[in-house]
Amino acid sequence: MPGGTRRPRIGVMGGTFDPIHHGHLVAASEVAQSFDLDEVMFVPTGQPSYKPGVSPAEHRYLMTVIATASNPRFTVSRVDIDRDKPTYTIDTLTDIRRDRPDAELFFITGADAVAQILEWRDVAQLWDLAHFVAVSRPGHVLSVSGLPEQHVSLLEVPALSISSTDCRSRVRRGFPVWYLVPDGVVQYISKHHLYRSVE
Ligand SMILES: Nc1ncnc2c1ncn2[C@@H]1O[C@H](COP(=O)(O)OP(=O)(O)OP(=O)(O)O)[C@@H](O)[C@H]1O
Ligand SMILES: O=C(O)c1ccc[n+]([C@@H]2O[C@H](COP(=O)([O-])O)[C@@H](O)[C@H]2O)c1
Repeated sequence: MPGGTRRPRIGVMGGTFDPIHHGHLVAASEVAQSFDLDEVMFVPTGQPSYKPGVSPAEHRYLMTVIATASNPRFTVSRVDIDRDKPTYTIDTLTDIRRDRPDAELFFITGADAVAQILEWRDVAQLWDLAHFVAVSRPGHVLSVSGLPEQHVSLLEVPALSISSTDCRSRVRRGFPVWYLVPDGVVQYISKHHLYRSVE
């Protein structure tokens, strides 16, 4: 590269984060280490058309801010929650590229999400916007068959058998979520009475 300048390397971790949990944070941290990322940008989805009934975006955004605040490399983006239409990754990556044209982007996705990727909107255009990193997740087979090899990498990360669905269910049933989600998120859920009623 001219002058030896290194382009910033930014991980993009999209998710519903309802709520964010330690599985998300460990995945982001591991990808940051393995891919020498300067930043991991967490991007809470707007109202995803394929997941009805998710919590209001502002709650999910604030929990994501609380969960990532202590890591100097973690940031949170509002691009998806501020866009007034359903969230698609093609729009997420297009907006981030517009804001950070100098950066190399790495989209981080779990084994369950990557298995669906060929059904994502405008999938053929996604590969030019970011390199995709698919991370392992307990209960899901990590496979990228059918995906373009040069645009997708696989990474084994420490197995944390945590899901947002299970966290919501535990809160609803009166079970603790301490140590499954960051302490501040436990307190935020309690303060705002999230997940108390049947979805
Ligand atoms: N425990 C985990 N280990 C690795 N990746 C994970 C884990 N949990 C979620 N991910 C990945 O993080 C991204 C965002 O996930 P999401 O916010 O939907 O969480 P979730 O736990 O899958 O939620 P839900 O149970 O509500 O479907 C997805 O790419 C998902 O595959
Ligand atoms: O673009 C799409 O068609 C698409 C379909 C499903 C999921 N995604 C993205 O995948 C990420 C994880 O989604 P989810 O539902 O597992 O939280 C999030 O950033 C979503 O916007 C994207």
